[in-house]
Amino acid sequence: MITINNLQKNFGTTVASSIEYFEITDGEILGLVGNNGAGKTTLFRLMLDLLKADSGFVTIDGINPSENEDWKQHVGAYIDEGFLIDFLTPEEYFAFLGKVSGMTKEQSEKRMEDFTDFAAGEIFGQKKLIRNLSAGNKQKVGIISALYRRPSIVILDEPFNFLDPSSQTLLKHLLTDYVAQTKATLLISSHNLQHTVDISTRIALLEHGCIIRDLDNKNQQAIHELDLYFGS
Ligand SMILES: Nc1ncnc2c1ncn2[C@@H]1O[C@H](COP(=O)(O)OP(=O)(O)OP(=O)(O)O)[C@@H](O)[C@H]1O
Repeated sequence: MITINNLQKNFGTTVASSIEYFEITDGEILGLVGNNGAGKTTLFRLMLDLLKADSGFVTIDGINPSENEDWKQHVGAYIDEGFLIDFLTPEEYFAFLGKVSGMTKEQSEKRMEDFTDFAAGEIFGQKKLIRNLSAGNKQKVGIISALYRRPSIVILDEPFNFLDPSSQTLLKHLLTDYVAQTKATLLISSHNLQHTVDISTRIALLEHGCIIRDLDNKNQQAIHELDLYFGS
């Protein structure tokens, strides 16, 4: 379970995060939506201990990520290109991830096969460094890297960005299949309301760093409230 407790992060006079209490239970697919600058990325960065809160804290399975490194064993995340080792090829990068998480070479190669469809023949076997991949293919490498070690918590910031329409559809299947198989908790942010509604069980709407709506989306019913809010 993830909890957010009196979390506050300001940049000068900008309130980037201000959340009194929020709980994300195991197995939920939480979609985070909100206009530009609403605080989605900031919240993920605070959760992953990439930013220091002004006050308050997050817990991941009871651990405050800023106090202990153990949570890194079961959390996979992709926020931006800074998560990649871009002077490696995708195969080298995934082999590295497999190695540091204790997989054998064979297990790691087998894991890569799980992502063949999503990679669409453009990531594996290309002999290209990650830095030379297109924006969409880099994004795919980042998403695969977040899922690679089969973590029980996955955090993806705007995963649909840069992906072509068929890859966006494949990604929705990849993520929902992953959660169905592993019972993982998945947190995604997105500006694509339809994709978010299609896969999320719950949707949090952010405005000026605050969660202003907490929407049950088990039957995709959140779309009506989101359409009203975003005026679409
Ligand atoms: N390092 C920083 N320095 C100053 N201001 C920042 C910094 N990081 C974020 N902010 C500000 O905090 C607010 C929240 O930004 P954040 O990137 O979390 O929003 P977002 O919801 O992810 O936006 P978008 O949808 O545009 O990606 C914005 O006003 C942003 O300008």
